[in-house]
Amino acid sequence: MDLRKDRIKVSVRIKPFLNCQDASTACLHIISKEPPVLLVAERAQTYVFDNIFPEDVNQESVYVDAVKPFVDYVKKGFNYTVFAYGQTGTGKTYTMGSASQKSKDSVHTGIIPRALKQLFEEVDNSNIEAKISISFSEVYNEKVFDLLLKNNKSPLPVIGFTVQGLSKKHVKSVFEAIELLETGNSNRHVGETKQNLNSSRSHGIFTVYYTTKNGGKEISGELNLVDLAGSERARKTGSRGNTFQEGVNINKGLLSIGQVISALSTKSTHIPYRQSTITSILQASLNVDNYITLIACVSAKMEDASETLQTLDFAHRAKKIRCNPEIIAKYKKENPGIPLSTPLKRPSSTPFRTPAVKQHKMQLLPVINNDNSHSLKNQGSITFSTSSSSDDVQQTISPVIRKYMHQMEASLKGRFESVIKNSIRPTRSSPRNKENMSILEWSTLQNEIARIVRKEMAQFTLEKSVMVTSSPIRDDEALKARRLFNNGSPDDAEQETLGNKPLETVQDCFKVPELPVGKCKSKKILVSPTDIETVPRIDTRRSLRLSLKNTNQISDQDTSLNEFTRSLGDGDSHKYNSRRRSVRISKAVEPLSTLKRNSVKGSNDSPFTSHSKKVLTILNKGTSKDLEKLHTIGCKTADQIILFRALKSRFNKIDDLLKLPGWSQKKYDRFVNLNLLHRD
Ligand SMILES: Nc1ncnc2c1ncn2[C@@H]1O[C@H](COP(=O)(O)OP(=O)(O)OP(=O)(O)O)[C@@H](O)[C@H]1O
Repeated sequence: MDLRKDRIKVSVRIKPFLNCQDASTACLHIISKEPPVLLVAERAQTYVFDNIFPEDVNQESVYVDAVKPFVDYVKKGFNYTVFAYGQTGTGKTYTMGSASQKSKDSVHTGIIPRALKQLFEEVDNSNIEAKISISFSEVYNEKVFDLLLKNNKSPLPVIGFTVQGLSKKHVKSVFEAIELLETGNSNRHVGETKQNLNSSRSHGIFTVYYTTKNGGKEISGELNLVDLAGSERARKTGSRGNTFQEGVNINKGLLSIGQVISALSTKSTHIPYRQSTITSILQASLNVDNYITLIACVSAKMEDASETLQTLDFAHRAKKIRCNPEIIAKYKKENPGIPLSTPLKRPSSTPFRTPAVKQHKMQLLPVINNDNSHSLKNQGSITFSTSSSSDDVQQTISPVIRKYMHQMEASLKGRFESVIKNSIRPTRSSPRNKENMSILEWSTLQNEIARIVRKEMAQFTLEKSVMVTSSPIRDDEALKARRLFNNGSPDDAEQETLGNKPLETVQDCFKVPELPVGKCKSKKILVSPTDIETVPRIDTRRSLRLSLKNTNQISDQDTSLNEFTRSLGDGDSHKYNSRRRSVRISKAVEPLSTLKRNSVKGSNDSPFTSHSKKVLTILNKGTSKDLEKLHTIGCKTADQIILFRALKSRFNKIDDLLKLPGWSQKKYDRFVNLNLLHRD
């Protein structure tokens, strides 16, 4: 069994727009179908899920792709849980099919009735003897109610993780089962809010108990279909009094589900099931020995962007959970009565996963087999450490990372070899001095190796943060997404820089090497591959750097970006760009006198105009590093600028900065003043 595939399945369903006006300002875009990648324009963030269902998807496709294959596990004696999560009014109840089934139009039939139909159909067709029972409960205001008992107003006690006295009704046909679903729905707490006229005010749990016999042995599985109440903001729902209190309890329950998901995804030893009623009673369902499908329902409306991001973050966390029901069942069978240790001990033939990346990083450090540099030279090769766990690690990491590691290993090997060759020079010294000489060379070598490894690691961290889980996105999909922002036509950036080059990753499709996917964690990881040669020497003394700075003047002819960045200190001497930020900035924004001296010969531009043009060039073509040299531009703003010009338009004048989301007049004024620009 392939362990790597055994994750909780996470699908996202986007609610259709009610009017076309909203559609033009959608904050969600599916930029690739295989693998399914969703772009949240608001935060320039991409997510990869098992399925992403667009607005126009029908109920049948959702069921077939997200749920149908797993219902069979219930018949094999496993537990399977489907739960719908999301903001209020995004279609959870509609998707689950826990709303009234009175509509005769089968197009709208949701997951619950379809799953019941599948179970009964297969039982009928194969003449298997199976007993199917149903329970339906709700968690309302932190209390559990039995929905199959009419007019039942008294809550059921929860002891440990079980609801006491919950009724289980035996059903013989799909019609009887759907009737119970109807009865339960009619008893469920619903209310009207500004966001949903028929808002579920409780979490609904519909459970199908399936028992059959196989060779005289009883097999029982459970199918849990959970329609969670929607997360809501009192300001948006306009809830008051009772409804407000319901909202508080709903959010509390959802928060604790989020904490359980986080704990499961990080393989924490403590899973906080007892924090709320819903997590207590879902303890048996939200567990790694169950098959789980999460359907995150989201709205693509711009005004709902923050709730949508919250739902997607939740779904993304859930995606990290690994559940291995078959392995756990095997373990329980082989070790009856022995409780499962946490984290789950896997059979020795199956490798551990968690520390894979770290271990591998360590392995990338070369082991130089020979102490004698002369023999190294003769040997001309380096052996890389391959610890006994290497194979395990190789098997458990994602293929994309593995491929990257191979490339990295090959490139490192080549680099080390050339560094070693260059550091070894024929020695004319006596045998006594020879030893000193090799020590001296070794320290240089160490510096070089440290420099290369550090850079490769930074690059690796960047690659890892950029959706390493996704395989290359198809060219046409990426272009489609890109053009979406340009009213259907290719933009300058696309034509200028991508040319005919195939688009390979999410980054490529926006031509931004440092496209921030996820939060920009620190500046040091934003290293573009081409910067590898520009790493500062570790042993360069400050005095040397400063003296080099003084020889570093702006050329009169500098107009292109490269020349300009060189004038700022980057391109001139690749080896010595580690001078302090203050020095760099003082070069970036030159004093007026220098500008006058250096203004382009024969040009009528005033020093201010030429300075503004240079800043404009940086805004339009500068890398993240270049942009950060300007006052008031930090790494996040730099990324925002890069993204803006890639997705929307270039900057024709400095004023265009005001078009950036979040740029107030005050912020713009500060930028203009501190960078000594004059207003356009
Ligand atoms: N994909 C869809 N196609 C057609 N109608 C939809 C779709 N999704 C939702 N709706 C409609 O939107 C309305 C709100 O949906 P629903 O009640 O399922 O939301 P919800 O997420 O369950 O909300 P709450 O959390 O408040 O209960 C319903 O009228 C439903 O029919």
